[in-house]
Amino acid sequence: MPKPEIPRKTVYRFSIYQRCLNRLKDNHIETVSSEALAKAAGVKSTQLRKDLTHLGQFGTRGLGYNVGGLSAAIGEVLGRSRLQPVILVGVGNLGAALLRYGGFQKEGFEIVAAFDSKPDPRRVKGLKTQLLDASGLTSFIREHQIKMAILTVPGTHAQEVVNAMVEAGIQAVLNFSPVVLEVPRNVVVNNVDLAVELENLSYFIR
Ligand SMILES: NC(=O)c1ccc[n+]([C@@H]2O[C@H](COP(=O)([O-])OP(=O)(O)OC[C@H]3O[C@@H](n4cnc5c(N)ncnc54)[C@H](O)[C@@H]3O)[C@@H](O)[C@H]2O)c1
Repeated sequence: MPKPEIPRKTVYRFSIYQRCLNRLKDNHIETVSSEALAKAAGVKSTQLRKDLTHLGQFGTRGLGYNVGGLSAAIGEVLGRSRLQPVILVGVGNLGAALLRYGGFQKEGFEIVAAFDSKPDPRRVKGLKTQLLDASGLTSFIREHQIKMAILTVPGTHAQEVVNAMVEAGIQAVLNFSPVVLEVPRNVVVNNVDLAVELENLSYFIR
């Protein structure tokens, strides 16, 4: 039977635990209690123990975890699991702001590349995300088997960009452009519209 998939948030925390374990290894520390490791990772020890149940025997209570053994087990899982890769298209005001937001990784998503028809390197200064010319969009999607995209291009270009992305294999789009996108039935589009949200809120103001 295939193993149940490890939740993305757990995979994210595994990388944090791994960093802490590496520090312990550097300091020649061989065992660590769940409380100490949890504290170093900034999580509750109940959370840590729950996460480690995904590793089998390391989830059980004991005198402490063997640093080398735990690190190897986490390393093996991290080698198999990865964050869900996402691309962002349209690196203008909104796109660049979203790229600067570091919270996606915590939720298990990684923006692996950003595309613009007129890429301006100043927009991504200091960021790890690669900024690429939109001419390479479809080949990138195919090559890296990307399934999710964030769309922040002007409304006038949104449909043509989506058509090309879907053709290349994109299955889910988080759309910020103010247009109703037409997509095949197997593709999901979630629209984000702050004006609609504000309008909704204003309804409750008396
Ligand atoms: N949903 C919301 O609440 C909300 C809020 C703000 C903006 N928006 C929408 O988000 C979009 C972006 O807004 P902005 O203020 O960042 O605009 P912007 O003009 O600053 O940025 C748009 C970027 O898209 C690029 N672009 C244009 N055509 C492209 C193409 N075919 N392929 C790749 N890149 C392309 C442009 O070069 C530019 O860098 C607009 O559609 C805007 O209406 C939505």
